[in-house]
Amino acid sequence: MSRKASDNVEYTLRSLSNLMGEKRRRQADGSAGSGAAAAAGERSLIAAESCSSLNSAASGGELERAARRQFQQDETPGFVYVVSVFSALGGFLFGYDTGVVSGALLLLKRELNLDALWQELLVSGTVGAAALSALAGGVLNGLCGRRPCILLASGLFTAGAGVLAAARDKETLLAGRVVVGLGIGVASMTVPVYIAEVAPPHLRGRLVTINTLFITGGQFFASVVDGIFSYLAKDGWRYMLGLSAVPAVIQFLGFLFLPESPRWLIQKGQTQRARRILSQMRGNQAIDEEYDSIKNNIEEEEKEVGAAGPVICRMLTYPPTRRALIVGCGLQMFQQLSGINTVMYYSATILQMSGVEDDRLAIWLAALTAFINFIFTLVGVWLVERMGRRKLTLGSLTGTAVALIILASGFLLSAQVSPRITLNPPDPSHQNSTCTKYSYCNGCMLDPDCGLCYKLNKSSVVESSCIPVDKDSTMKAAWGRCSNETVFKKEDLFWAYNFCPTPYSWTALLGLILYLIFFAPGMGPMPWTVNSEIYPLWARSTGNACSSGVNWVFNVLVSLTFLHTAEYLTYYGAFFLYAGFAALGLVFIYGCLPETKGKKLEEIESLFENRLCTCGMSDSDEGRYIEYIRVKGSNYHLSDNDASDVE
Ligand SMILES: O[C@H]1[C@H](O)[C@@H](O)[C@H](O)[C@@H](O)[C@H]1O
Repeated sequence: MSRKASDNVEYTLRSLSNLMGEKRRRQADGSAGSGAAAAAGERSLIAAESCSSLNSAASGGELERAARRQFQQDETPGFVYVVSVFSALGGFLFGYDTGVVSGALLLLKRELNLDALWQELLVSGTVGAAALSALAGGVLNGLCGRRPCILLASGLFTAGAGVLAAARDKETLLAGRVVVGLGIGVASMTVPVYIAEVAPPHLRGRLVTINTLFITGGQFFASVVDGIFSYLAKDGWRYMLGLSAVPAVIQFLGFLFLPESPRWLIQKGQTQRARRILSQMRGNQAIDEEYDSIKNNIEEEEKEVGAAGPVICRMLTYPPTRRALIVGCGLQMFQQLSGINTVMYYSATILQMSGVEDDRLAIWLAALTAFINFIFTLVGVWLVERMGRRKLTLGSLTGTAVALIILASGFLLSAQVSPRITLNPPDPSHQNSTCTKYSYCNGCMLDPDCGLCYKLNKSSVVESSCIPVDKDSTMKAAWGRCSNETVFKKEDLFWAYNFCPTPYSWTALLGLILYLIFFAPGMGPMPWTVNSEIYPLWARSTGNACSSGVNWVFNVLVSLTFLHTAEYLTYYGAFFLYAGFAALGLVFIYGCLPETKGKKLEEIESLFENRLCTCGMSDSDEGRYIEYIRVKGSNYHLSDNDASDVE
């Protein structure tokens, strides 16, 4: 142990599971014949450690608690928070740029005459570019470091915002959206890794989760901006799309002065710089131990895995990293397969089903949905270091699955009482439309070309007809009684596009709210947080690139297939399907996700030493207890990886 020597008394915190891990390794190294002796040795060691723990608890409990408090206060200088917040601006831009487009499209499609294909291109162009650049970001991160990647992402965000705000035609808009997407992809894989690498272990989960808080904050802010600028019929979209340049420039300027990740620097042999940055991040804590542990780990890894061949091949042939990759990608896949982005995207429809007639009100209520997502991500930030990643993810996904079942039941009940279509007025232009073939509102609502025009008698639907929707605005019919908004509202007529008036809408609304309450604290942030910590340093960039790529690919898949899924399976079928995926996700997470709370990044690899479906049970926090051992040194100091400290 190379910690600076000093003469006062120091206590070291050591987890029993670490000691056992060390001994297990030693045991495995020894011959089979010495197994019994080793086991006996281990039993006596455990007993001795338990006793020493009890003794120290009895004699110095208060002292140790004070030491721990003092340690944790000392350990976290404000600089770590500043660095984390500046990086998390990348998350904010990710949320803002993916969220703002729905409101901008409402205005754009009128001003630039965009057809459905172009609208689709402007949305998916960004997400597709994000998927590609997340994958490429792995190589960049490994070669150039985290800081240049964050600078690159904020540069791309700024350039994209400029192009979008100044665009004169749809082609330029698409180019701007692709540039922004490239920024999102790089930011989404780099920021969590960077924060995890600069954070002290006891705060790592919380600080990385702040990045997801910023994502949902960006989505909320985007929905408010959409609401405000939707009143500005001309050029409102320029402000919506261009505003993201402000946080992007702030992040760029900030990162000109912020440091590189010390772990990446050590890996590249820039040890002096790494030490300097590490001591800036750790305040008055001695950093020798952390520094040595990172350095030893890198050397050990190189010995164990070798340094030849592409990282992804080495990851796939080395069982612990292969398992970590499956867990990381699986988490990201199940996050998207639980349907978060369709639930968010269709929240306005769900709210309209619940009787919100006014379009502007629906826009503002959609902002409320984004706000619930944001606030409950904050609950996640609070819970992650209390409950740990595993319990939080399992609890969150269970609630999400139940909420999806309630949401689907709301749509099912509504479909069962779907109003009959009673009128079939002839099309004045004599064009054949599919809308006349539906006998119930349910079929009419699932056809993207049609909407229901009806009157209400008390609460029952009367005089209903299924009519083609206006090509420029889904707020009115293409012809007939519901084709002029101001006129039909005066005549007590209603127009329902994408939904049916139903007495069971409250069930869907309840499902929506419960969904966000459960999803946001766990399934929203944990896939990002866990991925930032489960890979060893040599595999971290590549692991995060792959898992972020999986997140974006499934994001596109789920959003692009939602309408078709709803057409074939109906809305309730689609949400039951997502509930099924969530249930599968639960089994996967229960079996495969180990607890990483409080562990050093360098220790986490050992959690994946067991067979994949047993990783979830290995070395979790349950049954693990903390022990203080008296060692030489200066202050009360936490240390957990060097047996030479023990007196
Ligand atoms: O973690 C985030 C968050 O939950 C967002 O709300 C969602 O839009 C993203 O797809 C997801 O990756």
